[in-house]
Amino acid sequence: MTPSREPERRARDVLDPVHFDALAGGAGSERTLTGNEDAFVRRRLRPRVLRGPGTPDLSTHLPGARLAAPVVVAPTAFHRLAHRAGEVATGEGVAAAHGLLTVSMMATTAVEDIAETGAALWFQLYVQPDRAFTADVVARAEAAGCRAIVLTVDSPVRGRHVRDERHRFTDLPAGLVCENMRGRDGRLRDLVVDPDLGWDAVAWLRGTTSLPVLVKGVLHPADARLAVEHGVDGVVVSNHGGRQLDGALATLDALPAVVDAVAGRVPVLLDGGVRSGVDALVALALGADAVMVGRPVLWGLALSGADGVRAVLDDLADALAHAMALAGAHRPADLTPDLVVVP
Ligand SMILES: Cc1cc2nc3c(=O)[nH]c(=O)nc-3n(C[C@H](O)[C@H](O)[C@H](O)COP(=O)(O)O)c2cc1C
Ligand SMILES: CCCCC(=O)C(=O)O
Repeated sequence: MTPSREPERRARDVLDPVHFDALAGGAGSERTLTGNEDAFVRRRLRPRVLRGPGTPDLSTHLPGARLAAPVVVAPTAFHRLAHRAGEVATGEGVAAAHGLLTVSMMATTAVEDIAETGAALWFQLYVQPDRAFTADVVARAEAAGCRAIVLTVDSPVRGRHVRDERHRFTDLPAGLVCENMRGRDGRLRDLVVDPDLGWDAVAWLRGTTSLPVLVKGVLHPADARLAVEHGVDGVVVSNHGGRQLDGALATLDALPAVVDAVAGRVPVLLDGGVRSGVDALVALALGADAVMVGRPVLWGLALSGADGVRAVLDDLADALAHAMALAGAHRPADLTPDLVVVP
């Protein structure tokens, strides 16, 4: 087992096996899940020398957020499956690390309560066929202080999570609910993933909020171009951590064409398989403005709550700074594609 898998192994030891699989698993044969990590393993760095890199400066500007490092917590559902304090502990850890947390629409804690932690927040949205309800959710997120909406676009239908099927895991344990799916009337809604959703959803969202809008789940450069034409403020290259289309290409392999298509007009983020500072460096060198991390944060949360989340984020930023110095880079902008090779 590679060192990067050690936190996952330790989380497996402390979690209910059904809940661990719900968090760790992917869709179908899980080839996309493993492919994301493998794509990083295939790359090697060709560092520059005698550049006087000095102390690295990782500061990064993203929609609604100035960050000390180009690392964002990806939206993941159900944090109370990982730790009883759930998203509140995650928020506390992110706040301590001066990071940025993307709250999942399927969080097991209300966005208002997560905001109380003081963490900088984005809010992830699945546009629902009930647009009035969706607009209410967005208004709640905005009122709670979220600084951008991250519209997930890779889920016209649900991925087949084989581990959940094997365990017949369909419902959250008693007492856990997706609090952001509660309407003004107090009634909880079930999530609908909408197979009819089209690009007009972006225009609709723009009309309901003044917050920046990023789209998450783009792999094809033509979609990246369309996203920019529809006025989005950022593109997240993602295959949902291998939980949607099994067989989709690794995000790192999809990144360069998306970066070309976006041509610097808006920030490009990447998630999927980022497990180390070197992984983050590789993604930045291939054109990402920042990376998002999903499961590593869940493992930190499962093992040590807020402290675990903080440690994951601090360690990743430190390791990225260290790798940048060794590669001869002072700022993320110094990281260029020529530094990365597939031998
Ligand atoms: C347990 C779990 C729940 C997730 N829930 C959501 C979600 O609610 N919304 C969303 O857009 N993406 C969701 N994702 C996808 C993540 O945002 C992200 O794309 C993925 O986890 C990144 O890959 P990584 O886990 O390899 O870092 C989820 C991923 C996991 C593992
Ligand atoms: C039911 C889908 C919501 C959570 C999600 O996106 C995931 O588990 O990947």
